[in-house]
Amino acid sequence: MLLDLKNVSSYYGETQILRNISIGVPKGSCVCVLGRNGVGKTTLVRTIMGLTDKTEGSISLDGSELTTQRTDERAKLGIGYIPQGRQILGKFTVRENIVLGTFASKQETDAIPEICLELFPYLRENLGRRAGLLSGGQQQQLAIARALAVDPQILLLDEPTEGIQPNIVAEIGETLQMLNKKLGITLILTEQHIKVARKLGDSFVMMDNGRVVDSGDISALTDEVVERHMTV
Ligand SMILES: Nc1ncnc2c1ncn2[C@@H]1O[C@H](COP(=O)(O)OP(=O)(O)OP(=O)(O)O)[C@@H](O)[C@H]1O
Repeated sequence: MLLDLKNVSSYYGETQILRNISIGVPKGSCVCVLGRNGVGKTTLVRTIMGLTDKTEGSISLDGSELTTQRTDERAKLGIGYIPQGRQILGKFTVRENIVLGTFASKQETDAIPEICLELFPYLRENLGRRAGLLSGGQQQQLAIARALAVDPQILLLDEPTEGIQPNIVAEIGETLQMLNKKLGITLILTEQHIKVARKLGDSFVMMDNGRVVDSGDISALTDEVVERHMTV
């Protein structure tokens, strides 16, 4: 497994959110994390990045333990993170937002890696534009480009299609599929759109109340499973 979570529990202050989560992520795969609002999906990706207050259990990347590493060290080991809401700095330019990503990289330069722009012609042509002027879909491209600046072996994407116009959702899906299948970047994404999960995912993890309640090959993500765990 490239990323291996074993019996992971996670806390905000004294409040336990994740309970004994075990997930194995094979190299090159795409794992979709699903579940209703508030079940702990965001907390799961934040836990992998070391952004919660306390973690128990083990999280290893390529065999090395991550839980003792700081967030910036985890980024340097090749974990890219695209937070919920994208967290683009609207008053900064497209270029400045991507350069921010290079600060988290193990490389010593703040030059923008070619790949960040190769994938997104719009960004290449609008490097001097204020990021706040971009559409939701363009901002998501920017968030992906910024995360690619750490030269990630694995990307964590928290609801990448949230708040994106329906006609752009498929486009984001195609970009992610390309990163996964053509560039071999392992993906973990939390997703509300079942259609996107089924198209991109090799496997799924269904969460409820801080636990994994179902998981398996994406072909096992039947309508019945979705209905049981995701309808409100
Ligand atoms: N900073 C925090 N401090 C305390 N509790 C938090 C904090 N962030 C989230 N929680 C709680 O943790 C639980 C899980 O939240 P989380 O955001 O991980 O769920 P989610 O499945 O990602 O939901 P959503 O789809 O709404 O983002 C919720 O009960 C939430 O209230």
